[in-house]
Amino acid sequence: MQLQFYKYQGTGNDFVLIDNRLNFFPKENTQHIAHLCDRRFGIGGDGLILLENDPVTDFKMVYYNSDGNQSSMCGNGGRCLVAFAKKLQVIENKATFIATDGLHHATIGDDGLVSLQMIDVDAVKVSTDHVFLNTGSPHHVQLVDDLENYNIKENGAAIRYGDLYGKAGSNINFVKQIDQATFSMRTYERGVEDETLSCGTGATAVAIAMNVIGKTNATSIDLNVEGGKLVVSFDKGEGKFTNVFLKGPAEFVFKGTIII
Ligand SMILES: N[C@H](CCC[C@H](N)C(=O)O)C(=O)O
Repeated sequence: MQLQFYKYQGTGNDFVLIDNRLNFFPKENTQHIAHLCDRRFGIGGDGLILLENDPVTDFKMVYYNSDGNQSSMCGNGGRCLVAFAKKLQVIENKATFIATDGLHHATIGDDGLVSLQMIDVDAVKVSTDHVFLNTGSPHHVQLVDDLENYNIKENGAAIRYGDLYGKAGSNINFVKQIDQATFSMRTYERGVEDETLSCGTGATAVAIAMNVIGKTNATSIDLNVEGGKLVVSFDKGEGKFTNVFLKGPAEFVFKGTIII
């Protein structure tokens, strides 16, 4: 069967996107999804995302990591899916969609940047050398001195597979402060099992974590990721973060067909 796919990337976090409103995609075939994400034998991507019909919202998001397993929320993927929905004329410049962590609202600005509302965050666990929180996906956040030369894959995998996070694991983010409201970060992503050029739920986690531990009082924070720049903003209440938004580019790269 011929499968039409669209390739999108959001600050270098790249995805295979498929219009599955007719529900033909073989979702149970983990190996097949991993094959489509393979950068040599397949299309290539950090993940694969299905756009599906939903009775109440504009569409439903189904997310798979490049290991072929369905996973938790993907912030950059969600932003790319909104841009894809516009290309398919499912929406204009506003979207409400359902994902594994609930309802999301998003807007596409005049500058083409996609702003995605993330879930509220009210459980932030601060330890001596790291912070842990869930922004739709689990994230370990840790400050490091020499971020540029830090071995992300080795050090990220050690924590992800270590005692801290058990079988479920976590995404691992390493951070350096640049100025009062700017941080640079690099992420080891669970389910990709490597460094990705950007992680949307990770950027959201870093911004909130840096505010919680007092590195910044800002509620709009710039995150320099390997693949570009993301902006995270939020309202800070009594130990709760609401109106959390992740904003950045989400760009169409190419489309094609592949035999599945
Ligand atoms: N690898 C993550 C999901 C994708 C997160 C990332 N691509 C993002 O933009 O949020 C996990 O399994 O928890």
